[in-house]
Amino acid sequence: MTTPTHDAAQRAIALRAEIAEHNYRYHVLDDPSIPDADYDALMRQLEALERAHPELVTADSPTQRVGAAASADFGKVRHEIPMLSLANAFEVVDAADDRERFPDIVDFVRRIETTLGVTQPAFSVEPKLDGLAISLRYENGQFVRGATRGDGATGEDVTANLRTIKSIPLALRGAGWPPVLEVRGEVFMPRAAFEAFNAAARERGDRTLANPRNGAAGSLRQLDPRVTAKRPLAFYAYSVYLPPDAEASLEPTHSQSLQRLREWGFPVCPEVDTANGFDGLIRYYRRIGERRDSLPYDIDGVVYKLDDYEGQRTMGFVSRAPRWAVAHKYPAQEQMTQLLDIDVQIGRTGAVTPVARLVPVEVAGVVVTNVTLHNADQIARLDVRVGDSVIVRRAGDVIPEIVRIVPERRPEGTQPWTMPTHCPVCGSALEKVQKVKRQTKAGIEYEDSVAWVCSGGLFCPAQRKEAVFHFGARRAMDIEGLGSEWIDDMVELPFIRRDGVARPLAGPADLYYLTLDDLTELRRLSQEREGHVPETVRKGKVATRWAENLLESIDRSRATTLERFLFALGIRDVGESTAKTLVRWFGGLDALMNASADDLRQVPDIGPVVAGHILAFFAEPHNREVVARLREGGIHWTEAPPQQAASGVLAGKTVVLTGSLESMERSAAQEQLEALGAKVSGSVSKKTSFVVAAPGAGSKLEKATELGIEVWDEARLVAFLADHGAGS
Ligand SMILES: NC(=O)c1ccc[n+]([C@@H]2O[C@H](COP(=O)([O-])OP(=O)(O)OC[C@H]3O[C@@H](n4cnc5c(N)ncnc54)[C@H](O)[C@@H]3O)[C@@H](O)[C@H]2O)c1
Ligand SMILES: [Zn+2]
Repeated sequence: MTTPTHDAAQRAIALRAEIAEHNYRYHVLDDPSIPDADYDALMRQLEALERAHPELVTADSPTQRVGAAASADFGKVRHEIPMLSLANAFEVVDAADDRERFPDIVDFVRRIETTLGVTQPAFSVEPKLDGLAISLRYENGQFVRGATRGDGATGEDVTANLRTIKSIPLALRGAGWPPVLEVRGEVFMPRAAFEAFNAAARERGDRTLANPRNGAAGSLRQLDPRVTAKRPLAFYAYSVYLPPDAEASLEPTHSQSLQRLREWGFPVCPEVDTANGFDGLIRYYRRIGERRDSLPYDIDGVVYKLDDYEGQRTMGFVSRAPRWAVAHKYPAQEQMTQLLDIDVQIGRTGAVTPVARLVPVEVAGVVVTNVTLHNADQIARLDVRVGDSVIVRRAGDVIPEIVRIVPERRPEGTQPWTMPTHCPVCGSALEKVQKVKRQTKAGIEYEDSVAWVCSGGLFCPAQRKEAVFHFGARRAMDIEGLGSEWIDDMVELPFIRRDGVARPLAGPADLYYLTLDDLTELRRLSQEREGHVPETVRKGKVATRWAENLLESIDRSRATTLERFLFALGIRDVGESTAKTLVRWFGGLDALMNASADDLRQVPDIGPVVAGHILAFFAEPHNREVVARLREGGIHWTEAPPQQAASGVLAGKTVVLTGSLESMERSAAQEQLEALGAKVSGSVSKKTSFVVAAPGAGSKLEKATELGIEVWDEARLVAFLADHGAGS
């Protein structure tokens, strides 16, 4: 049988072990697995337990200690004056007024008032920067040593790393400083620097920093100062001591001391202020809280410090924190929640974005239910899976994101996520976007980029607006009067009535089947949507004129060219000039639609990536249907016979290769030049257009120079071939 005390003892042991593990991960490894809010909740449970059972308090309880022991990787520094923590104040939700809402602050102020026999005491009020505390020692005005907090008594010697932070003065300015000075403050990573660092890391495919605090701690606690020097760290000072006598002070008040620090060249947070009594503190809390998102650094609260040093000495300390100061926390910027599913969203140009669906969670005052996962690579990097516990961060005006998963909480049987094969909106195949990786002897090498797209551009409802807009554009089908405002209404309002059903425009093909009645209805619906009562009078003539004009310009667009039509289809990477090349080569649309990969490879100027897009486009039955409907709707053009010979950028040119090419076989070079329309000849004459001279070139090069013929080196040839899509 167990007694309540026995249970409590067991619970305390379990909590201590759990908290110790989190302390180690947070303070030593700079790699916490749970958000601060959850850690704080564990600490509060332990505190409550120890309050109820004081006999359970042990000397090594996390409630009695600061941080974690210094890492053995660094030299140790004993703090002459201990570096303490701060008591935390939390908010009571559903409170009737501020005194009920912030009972910890009420107690804090009241204890000072009764102990000191004062009313409305003055406080120094400061943002609580989310970085890590350091202590800087100055002797005779020179920076001599800097240390982390460690367990409060002993920290880690990080002097060399601190020297790389530009805002830490190496020598003091002005005069009047005492021979020994110990300045404390926070090393932090400004938010913009953090975002830029992560963007670059993502680009390189490197691991990103989870948040600016971990970034600052991890960067400062590097064994190699050169690594620290590359990290964008900053520093603000927030207190000063005159060792060895912690009682001695520069000035009578803390705020005056901060002023002295400024004069000596220390950066002090510009938001630091003074305030009086409970109401003054809460005003400051709200003022900074409103600006929290727009501050250039992360803060997790504000700190109130009794300004008068004499009063501070009277108040004294509890085990791990002063009684004259308190940290008033804001809602946490990181929370843990569960990932329910990963959906993909299709953007208006077909770009695929995976989005995490979450169990709703409040992060820094906002309920978050969906967050973008950017791309498939990001998902792989985080190794985030459906069912995982994830940590969501929302700081500043940066959109919320998943910064890490909690591996310990992963349920059994989860699977790595894979990109769906088909668009969830239209069912067309999703394809991976390719980009040029590098050029080698064998030609251009492509690699998968992180991006995916829906191949149903013409048909996909998600891409409808963009598709219709592009289709009607001046350089495409040139449908005058088809502005984007009308397109918005067309794809959103059910104005097309057929067989008793009304529906919006499904895509460009529908344009060619519109009637006067449809457009009149569109106009009525869009006026209704904007809240105007449709006026019969105004509706009459003007509306009819508008509708007639639009129908006329649609009709005019029916007689077009195949080039325009191809461009209008919006096949990825098929711009006007590619459309021209394709038409010249294939002559007619059917030949192009039925072209194989091999056929497309023959076309000069069409690289394998574009060829792939063309194949994918016409392989999609939806797209073929749309093309057929467009033709049935009256779009027509005249076709010319294919001109496959002597086309290409080098058509009519005679090229001579000499010397031995280093980056490719001569036969490959010849093949590629011929594919671009060139005639490759063995001897130089006046008719030669240019000579490619590789290393070892001899008489042919001399002859070319003699005749004044253009000479290319190998690099130029390689670049040219690459530019013109020859190669693989
Ligand atoms: N997620 C985890 O696993 C985990 C584990 C351990 C600790 N933590 C977090 O660490 C914190 C607890 O650590 P703590 O003991 O350092 O307490 P604390 O961070 O809440 O408060 C003390 C610290 O505040 C900082 N500070 C910022 N601005 C200041 C200012 N103007 N004046 C004075 N100090 C200022 C200093 O670095 C100081 O050391 C909590 O936020 C806790 O959630 C999280
Ligand atoms: Zn789609």
